[in-house]
Amino acid sequence: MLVLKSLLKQIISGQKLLTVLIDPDKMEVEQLPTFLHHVHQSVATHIFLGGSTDEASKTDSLAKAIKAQSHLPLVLFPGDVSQLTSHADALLFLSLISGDNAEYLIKKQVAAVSKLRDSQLEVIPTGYLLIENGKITTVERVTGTKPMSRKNIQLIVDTAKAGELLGMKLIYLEAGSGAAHPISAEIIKAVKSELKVPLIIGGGIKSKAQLDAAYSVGADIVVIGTAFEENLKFFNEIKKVTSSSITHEIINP
Ligand SMILES: CC(C)=CCC/C(C)=C/CC/C(C)=C/CC/C(C)=C/COP(=O)(O)OP(=O)(O)O
Ligand SMILES: O=P(O)(O)OC[C@@H](O)CO
Ligand SMILES: [Mg+2]
Repeated sequence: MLVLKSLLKQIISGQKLLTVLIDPDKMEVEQLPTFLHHVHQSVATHIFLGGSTDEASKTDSLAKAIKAQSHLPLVLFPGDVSQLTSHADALLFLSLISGDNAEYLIKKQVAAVSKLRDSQLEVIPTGYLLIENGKITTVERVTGTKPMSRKNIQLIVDTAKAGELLGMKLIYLEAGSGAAHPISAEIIKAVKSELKVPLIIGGGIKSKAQLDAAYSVGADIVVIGTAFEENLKFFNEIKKVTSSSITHEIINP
């Protein structure tokens, strides 16, 4: 089934989705077997692959290797046209609607068309909003746009809603990778209350408590990258509960 259709089904049935972000600048093909082993033991439902930059042009080889080693849907989350590859299931066709840089609003999308024309990738139009989080992040630096003020919640809501009205199928509120403050509960709640399309939240989420808090106020999909990159043990904190793991917990409390 197509990625968007199946995630809509999962969300409607009450499931909360968790995406592991693999940044090509932070991952080697050789590290994938161990990393994916942990991913598969966790509650992660999707893998996103992408970065603000891909310095060594590794996206293509990483995508091929991930597809060979994982059953999870692989979705491209590209910072640039150069990160397009056919070795994925779907593509977040991002437009950075929080900023006023035409390059990231429409020009990169136009440049992508010739690469997408004969491709089988499922293209998912996605409104991408960068929200200030207490420090300058790579997305801000690379795009040369100012993040939206976390205090102007009405403007964030209106911008997200404008994205939906333009036909975007997903809205992604981004605090930026390694953000000091993840997107606040107040912002998530306010945006969710006006949206019909699924809401993705990412940036700076480093604990199970922050993950659950984001879900409890309306996030449909949460994206986590840095917490997994820095500590594989974080996967244990969000492990799948299976009957064998319950038995293990009883024997080894
Ligand atoms: C449609 C196509 C082909 C491209 C879209 C181009 C746009 C609009 C991109 C939005 C802006 C952008 C640069 C997004 C990248 C988001 C991303 C994958 C971030 C991952 O984290 P990093 O920003 O690489 O964090 P680090 O600082 O940890 O490297
Ligand atoms: O690396 P972290 O802080 O988890 O952020 C994930 C993602 O939203 C960045 O684009
Ligand atoms: Mg990066």
